[in-house]
Amino acid sequence: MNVNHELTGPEGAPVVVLSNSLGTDLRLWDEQVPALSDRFRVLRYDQRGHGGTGAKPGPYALAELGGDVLELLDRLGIGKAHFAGVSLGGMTGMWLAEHAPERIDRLALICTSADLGSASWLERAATVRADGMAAMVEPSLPRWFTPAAAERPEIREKFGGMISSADAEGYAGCCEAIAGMDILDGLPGIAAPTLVIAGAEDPATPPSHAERIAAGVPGARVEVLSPAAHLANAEQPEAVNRLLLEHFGGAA
Ligand SMILES: O=C(O)CC1=CCC(=O)O1
Repeated sequence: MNVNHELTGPEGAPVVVLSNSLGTDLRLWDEQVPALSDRFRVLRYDQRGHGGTGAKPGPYALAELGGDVLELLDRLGIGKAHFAGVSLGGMTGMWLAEHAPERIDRLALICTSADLGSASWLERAATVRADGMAAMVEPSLPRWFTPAAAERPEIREKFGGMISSADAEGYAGCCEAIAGMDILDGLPGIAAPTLVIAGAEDPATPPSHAERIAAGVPGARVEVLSPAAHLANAEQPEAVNRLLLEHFGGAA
């Protein structure tokens, strides 16, 4: 898989991988890169079918999304990295921490879940294959941002643009990866020190999902931010940057 990615920050510094959510792309992390890249080599990438990464025909499995990351790390000669992911990105991070623990140093899981059921995701996959991505824009923004933020023109333009430009087959394949994910039982085996961040107003992966992850991963701790919906790192960038720097050991 030719994964589109961007590297920022000093060569030789510890690496932080940033993994995007369903319907977004690596620009999801625009507010984190300047804060992290003083002290870390930041590797952000596009999940398959999103941004500049092409889409193979779906369905996908979480193992394939994790495999894309391992292939990218191998290609770049990176042995071990910290990992932060939002939603689908967090699911990818949990899969990696369980199945490739030697590659993941510390883990930050933002607005994510270890179990989102399957029926609605299979339905959503069928909808985008039939109707394309344009129909996803208006339903997504109110899940991603609290009402005040969702109305801001720059938010609508940036994030509406990301979802409408995602590849429908890639988006559908990622929905199928969420439908088929099987990570709940593996949580007790995650050894990476884990921070779980939730948005208090997130309707997609509410704080109860963060608590469920933290109950499974030994030593994990939860932080709940407000006001914040599903894309808490975009709505509360300063708070998320502070938490990530503390967790990854880069706080001043
Ligand atoms: O439904 C959404 O857009 C929220 C979401 C669930 C998984 C993910 O990555 O985003």
